[in-house]
Amino acid sequence: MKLLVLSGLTCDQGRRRVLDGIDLTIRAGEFVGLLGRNGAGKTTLLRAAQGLIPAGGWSSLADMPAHERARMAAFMPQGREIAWPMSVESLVALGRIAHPDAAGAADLAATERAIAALDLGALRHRPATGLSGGEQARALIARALAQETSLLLADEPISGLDPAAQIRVMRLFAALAKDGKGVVASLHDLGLAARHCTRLVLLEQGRIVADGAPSKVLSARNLAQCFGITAQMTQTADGLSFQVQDVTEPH
Ligand SMILES: Nc1ncnc2c1ncn2[C@@H]1O[C@H](COP(=O)(O)OP(=O)(O)OP(=O)(O)O)[C@@H](O)[C@H]1O
Repeated sequence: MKLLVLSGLTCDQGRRRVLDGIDLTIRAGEFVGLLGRNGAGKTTLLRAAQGLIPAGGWSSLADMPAHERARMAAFMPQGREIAWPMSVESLVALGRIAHPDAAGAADLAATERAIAALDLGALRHRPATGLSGGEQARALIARALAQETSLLLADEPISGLDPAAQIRVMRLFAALAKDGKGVVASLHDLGLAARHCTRLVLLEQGRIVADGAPSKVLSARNLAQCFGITAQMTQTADGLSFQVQDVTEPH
C-alpha cells in the first residue's frame, strides 16, 4: 500500500533550487533511511512533503486537508525546542490531538504505549523543558508515536542519543515497519542505517542519486561521491556491518 507519493517535488530557497524534482513512493512495511551530506536537502524534503514549506510538484500528503494529514502522518522535527514547561506525559499526549473522536481510554492507552516504548516512565512527571537533549528527543519521538499514524517522518531522530538509545529507536522503527507502517528517517549514522533500514534514499544537492537496498546504495562509488569517504561493508549473520574507514577529500 502506498503511504506517500512525491512527484517532481521542488523547493527554492531564495534563488537556489534546494530540492530538484523528487520522485519518491513510500509503501507500508518500509523503513526508509534518508541520507546525504549536510545541506543535501533531507529536512527540506521532509517538510515540503508535508506542505510545511512552499514547494512545486506534487505530494500526496501536502494535498490532504490538515486534519486528514495529521491522521496519516506524524512528524518529529529536527529542531527540538519545547515551548512550555509541560510534563513529559502531557507532551506525549499532545500526539493525540489529531484524534478528536477517539475515546479518552484509547488516547490514554496510546500515550502509555508511547511512554513505555521510549522508556520514559521515570521521566513522565518532569517538565519536558528540563530534560537533557537526548531525553527531549525521546519524548518527541514518543509524541509522534502516540499519534498512531500509518506514516512516521522523523528528522534526525537519533542524533544526540546515547548508543543504546540509538539502537533501541532504530529497532522500534524497524518493528513499526514490520507491523505494516511506513517510516522515513533522515540519518547521519550510516552503520545504523545499513543495519536497520529496509531501504535507503541518498540525496545530493536536492536530487535523489540512489534509492534501494542498503548494500547497493552504500556502494564505494556513492560513498566517495556523496560523502567523500571510504568504508568497509560486510554481510554478517546479524545483518549488514558497515564501518567508515577514511575521508577521501581535502577539507
Ligand atoms: N530557510 C532557508 N533559507 C535559506 N536556505 C535554506 C533554508 N532552509 C534550507 N536552506 C538551504 O537548503 C539546503 C538544504 O537544506 P536542508 O536543511 O534540507 O539540508 P539537510 O540535508 O537536512 O542538512 P543537515 O544534514 O545539515 O540537516 C541547504 O543548502 C540549506 O542551506
